[in-house]
Amino acid sequence: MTSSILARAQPSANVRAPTAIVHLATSPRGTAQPVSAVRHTRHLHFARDHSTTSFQYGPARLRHDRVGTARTLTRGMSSLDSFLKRLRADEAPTIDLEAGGRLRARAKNAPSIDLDDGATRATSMLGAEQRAAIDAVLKGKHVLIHGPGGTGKTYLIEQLRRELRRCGKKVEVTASTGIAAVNVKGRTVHSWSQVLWDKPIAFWPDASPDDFGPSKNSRYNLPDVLIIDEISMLSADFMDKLDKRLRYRNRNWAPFGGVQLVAVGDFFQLPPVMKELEHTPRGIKQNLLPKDIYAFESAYFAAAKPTVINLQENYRQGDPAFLDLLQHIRTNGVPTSLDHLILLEQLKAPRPHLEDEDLDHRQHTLRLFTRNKDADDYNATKLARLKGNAMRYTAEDWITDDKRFPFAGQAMKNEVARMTEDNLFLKKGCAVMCIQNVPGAGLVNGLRGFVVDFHRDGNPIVDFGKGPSVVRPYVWQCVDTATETVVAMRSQLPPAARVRDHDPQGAGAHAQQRDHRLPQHFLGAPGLRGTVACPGPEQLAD
Ligand SMILES: Nc1ncnc2c1ncn2[C@@H]1O[C@H](COP(=O)(O)OP(=O)(O)OP(=O)(O)O)[C@@H](O)[C@H]1O
Repeated sequence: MTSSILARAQPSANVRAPTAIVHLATSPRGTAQPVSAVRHTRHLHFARDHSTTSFQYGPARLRHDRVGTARTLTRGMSSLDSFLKRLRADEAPTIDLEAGGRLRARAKNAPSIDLDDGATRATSMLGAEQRAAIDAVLKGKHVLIHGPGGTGKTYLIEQLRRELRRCGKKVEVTASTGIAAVNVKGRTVHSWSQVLWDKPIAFWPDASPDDFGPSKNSRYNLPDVLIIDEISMLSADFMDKLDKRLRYRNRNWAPFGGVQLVAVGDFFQLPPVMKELEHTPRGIKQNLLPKDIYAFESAYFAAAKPTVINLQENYRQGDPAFLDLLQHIRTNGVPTSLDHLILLEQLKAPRPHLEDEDLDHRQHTLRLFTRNKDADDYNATKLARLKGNAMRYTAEDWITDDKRFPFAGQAMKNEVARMTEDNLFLKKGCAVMCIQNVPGAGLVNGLRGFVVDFHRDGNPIVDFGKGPSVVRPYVWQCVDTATETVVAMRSQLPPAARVRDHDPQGAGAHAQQRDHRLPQHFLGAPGLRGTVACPGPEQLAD
């Protein structure tokens, strides 16, 4: 993938592409060099050991490249400091090593590295519905928090985590997909519970203890409260398995083993990913869909009798007419009011295609692909057509070597590395999308802009519609929520040339979408890929 981008972006550059997550030479403090100016060599050799889901690194050799930059692998406690020092000086975090090696990394001016980032607003700022949700959870009830996009569900999770901890409760924050898990600073519910998609669990109570026995996963300590975000993407079958697993682990036959469940999401958004049809050996199509699909159809979910809190106040969208129209469409309604019809007429205005290169690219539609490769190829072609050198921004990773967290490498791979680029290539004029809220920097998930220039420190200057500003690397973290330990970190720029995974849900596909093709054997919309590296016409090469 990377080599094809390089070949297209810089056909004449003598560059060897990196493989996987390898630390390549970048200029000091995580900035970048023009691709053509750097002769890359692999500094480190490592192999991924899939059986143990950890990374095994070979000898880290310190090498110097033509621009005199030295890089070594940052792995383990001793090298964490050097990882963090490489971040910008004004964002240099302070590290507290507590007894037992517990680690808290906090930045002076980089809220992104603070475990409590974005949640410093007082809970008094909560809306009435949000407050009601928190009250219900604090009363110890199973709760389903349901509401359309923008009603503050993710925000509420952060507040809930803080309130529950303040009350001395052990909280586990999970989500149904990797990207959603990163958004709520948790982990996937599959990886936490070890209830995997296709692993059948024998029916309790006939199951053997081995089916539910102590997990090899050291993180599997039962919490008082289990929060699951994006609940709509979990199937009824999964919820039943989770319920059985928790009952057995806790030796408690109450729903979910007595663990308080807080399910958060919107059943009008993405449904569970399921195989719909299968061809039998005789070529006959058989319907594989079970009778019960959604989490709320699970027998055990129903048995838990969750209190349903419906959030309606929208914090993301202020236009009442537009909100009303969205609400109609969301519930399959037919828009009939004059306001709706006027709005719909406006939406019918022809949208320029990306190929219409005489148009300003800011007017272009966002293009979504179902496969990463298609997005990569499209990006590479478009990037190659822009004049000038590409700048390469290589992610810097740190993974703990603390033996208590053998899953750290896997968590990094599944959660953070999937949504960020190992190597992000940018040129002047290329369009980008911000894939992360960056508190304090005015950047929000889904914001689209274009690169207007590069700062002298190498970082891109991006216009997100409010004038040019320098975009600095952001630090994503994988956090062991049970012990509040940062187990892995990645530093990379928050704008991405490619939006990965399913996530128009939350990653703000605000623009109109086209070429939105779905594989037929899936329900719903899994695996959408977007590409945003399209050229501005003024930047096109001859
Ligand atoms: N009580 C509040 N006061 C001020 N801003 C809020 C409040 N609640 C949420 N917000 C802001 O509203 C925006 C949308 O919130 P959030 O992303 O949590 O919504 P969501 O329901 O999770 O959306 P989606 O379903 O699309 O993921 C965010 O910018 C968030 O900071």
